[in-house]
Amino acid sequence: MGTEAGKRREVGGVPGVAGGYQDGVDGRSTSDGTGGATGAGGLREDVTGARRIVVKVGSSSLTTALGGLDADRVDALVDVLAKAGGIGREPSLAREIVLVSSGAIAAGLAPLGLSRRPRDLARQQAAASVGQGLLVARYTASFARYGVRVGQVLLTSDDISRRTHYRNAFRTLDKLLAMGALPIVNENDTVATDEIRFGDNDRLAALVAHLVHADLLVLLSDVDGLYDGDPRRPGARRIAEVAGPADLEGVETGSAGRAGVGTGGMVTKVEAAGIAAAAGIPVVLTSAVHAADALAGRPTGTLFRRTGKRSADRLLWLAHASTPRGALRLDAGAVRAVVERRTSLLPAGLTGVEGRFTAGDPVDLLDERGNAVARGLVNYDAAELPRLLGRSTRDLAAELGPAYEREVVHRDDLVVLR
Ligand SMILES: Nc1ncnc2c1ncn2[C@@H]1O[C@H](COP(=O)(O)OP(=O)(O)O)[C@@H](O)[C@H]1O
Ligand SMILES: N[C@@H](CCC(=O)OP(=O)(O)O)C(=O)O
Repeated sequence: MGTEAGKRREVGGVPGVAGGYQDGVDGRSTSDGTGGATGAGGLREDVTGARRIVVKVGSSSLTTALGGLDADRVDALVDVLAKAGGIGREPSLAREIVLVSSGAIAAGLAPLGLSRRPRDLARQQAAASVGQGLLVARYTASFARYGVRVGQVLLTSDDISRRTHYRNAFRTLDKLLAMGALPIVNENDTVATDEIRFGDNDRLAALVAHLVHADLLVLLSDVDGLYDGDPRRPGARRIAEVAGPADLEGVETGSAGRAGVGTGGMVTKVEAAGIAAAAGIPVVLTSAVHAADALAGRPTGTLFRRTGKRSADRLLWLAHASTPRGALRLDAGAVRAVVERRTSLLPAGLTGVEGRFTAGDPVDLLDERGNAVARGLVNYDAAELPRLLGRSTRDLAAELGPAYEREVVHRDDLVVLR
């Protein structure tokens, strides 16, 4: 890619960046050296079989070094997505694509006279407000070349952990796809405050992939895969396949490449890939310039194989996207009941309450040592709980009325943290 980092990588002679994909791939790749279970023509079956795909693209792949939208790069990405989505193909061969696009803040910098990403939230929000409009306008025009409509979907992580919002987000995305439109998702940066901020679109993309029941997640960045260390370091080697967490031992993941544009660097991508893989969704991590190859199933970048099965939907968001508003302290019996037997949390097992929250907020459940063992949506306001501590629901109902028979956290709203 035409970035400074990319040029340095090529000049530095890191194998596998500019040329053939087999070179420089280290021993973690599969024995066939192609980085995944392959079918006809050496293509990855995890990719060729995928019908619904979430593609996430980072700011560094959409913007110029000076901080503004790079229209040519947006068009190039749209060309690839239109082709991969099967525009003009048999409907049975078409694939549904949800695009999670970063770039709002970066796209808003130059128009607001800013030369780099501001540190303060207020100016980031102002930049996002200007940039998101420009970004979606560009996507709208670019996809229109293929007769494809786009729909903007701005998500706030904390909201989506709640049941009704979660269902609503799923319904909207599903309906957009059913109507032939391509959803373009970003965090609602303009309204997100520090407390409820997601701040990292890699994780957002993993959770969106889970939300829409995607078969595949593709993370596009300015680097062509996961390396065993800083890819700008001579001798760094690309990892073709990650079969599970053990394959990540010893891998050094650093922060963002191009100063002032990307946010999480490789750390958030590896975390996101881990979340998706554990939720049963394989992930391909590669650069935007290799997007066409990646979506065609060619063995480019790094494939993270699925490591788990799909879990109950909304709880993944609760575990990975919500910000707890307080904490509940549990006695040992309640910890066992919640963690081992997966029961609801009742007032009898509560020993303390921390923070200010209202019914419906996410809270952490702490063991006797203060470690968070689970997270759940609480059914009471913080102010109501102190007088309920350690008491049986039967006593409470007799004294205060039948409303007090309810659980503090219902097991359907509770996720055990590993
Ligand atoms: N082990 C690693 N493998 C690959 N890239 C890495 C690694 N460690 C750090 N990086 C850096 O992560 C950067 C990508 O992250 P980031 O800039 O946040 O991208 P994006 O804007 O696409 O989300 C790369 O440019 C690279 O310099
Ligand atoms: N929501 C922010 C992007 C946050 C983010 O994760 O950025 P990146 O590391 O470039 O994927 C924006 O649109 O600017």
